[in-house]
Amino acid sequence: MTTRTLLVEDVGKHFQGVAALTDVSLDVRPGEVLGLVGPNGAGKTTLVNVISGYMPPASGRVRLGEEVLTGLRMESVARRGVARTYQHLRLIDEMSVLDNVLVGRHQLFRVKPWRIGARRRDARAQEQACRELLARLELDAVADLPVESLSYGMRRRVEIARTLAMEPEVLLLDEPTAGMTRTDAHEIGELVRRTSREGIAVLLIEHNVGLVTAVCDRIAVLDWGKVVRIGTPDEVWSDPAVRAAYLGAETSDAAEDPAEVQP
Ligand SMILES: Nc1ncnc2c1ncn2[C@@H]1O[C@H](COP(=O)(O)OP(=O)(O)OP(=O)(O)O)[C@@H](O)[C@H]1O
Repeated sequence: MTTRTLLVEDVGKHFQGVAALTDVSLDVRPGEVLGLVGPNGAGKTTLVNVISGYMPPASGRVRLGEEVLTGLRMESVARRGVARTYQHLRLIDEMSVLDNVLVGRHQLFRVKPWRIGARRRDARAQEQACRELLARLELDAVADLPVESLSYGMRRRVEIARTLAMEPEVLLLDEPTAGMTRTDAHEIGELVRRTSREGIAVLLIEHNVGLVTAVCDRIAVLDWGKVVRIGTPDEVWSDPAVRAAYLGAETSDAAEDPAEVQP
């Protein structure tokens, strides 16, 4: 697999005159997990929205290696190798796990799901690829079950599987452990680590400081739409500016034991 670095360069974004992002620059390198943290309203989801083509930036640009992504629609960004999940699950509940993952796969190959019948040979190859992916994510036992029959934690896993079916170079995860039990969150942490070891660059928005510390190679801290600090977990958490940004809303998360998740 070719591996390119995702580059965010001086990105700005505002809503009705309110700055959500101001001159944000960072990179996500192949094989690394970059955590994106910050208090509520810091601009984390807005940044993922801009990177994924969900909304254009007001200034700056996003590149995958030399390829400029700014200005492309979401589907085009995804086909070029940058795939994302959402804070709120976007699965089709009544469809099977396998079919949900096939939908992700079809976005990659531009084959419309309703044309599968006309392309049986290709469909078989795609199904095989998706079953292999589900086995890698330990979801093979539930491949043929409807998504609605699964636990919340398992559905979150399926959402990640659906995104990985697009064979991304960069994976953007927007709070993949939101609302999860500790055990499920731990398993997602392991899955994120394994994914990065395959060479994929992962940007992880995560409120659980313990999980971020255990899973990420580097962490970028946003506050009021600006990057306060980027560095290793040790560098970041020992920075007084980061501590200041975190005083208040995040203190309960920050109090969790960083050793609780150790993939
Ligand atoms: N579509 C929108 N229209 C208007 N304002 C928006 C929009 N999206 C985000 N904002 C504002 O931009 C700022 C950044 O929001 P964003 O959702 O990116 O923060 P966040 O760090 O992801 O927060 P959280 O941790 O709560 O999800 C906030 O002030 C928010 O109210």
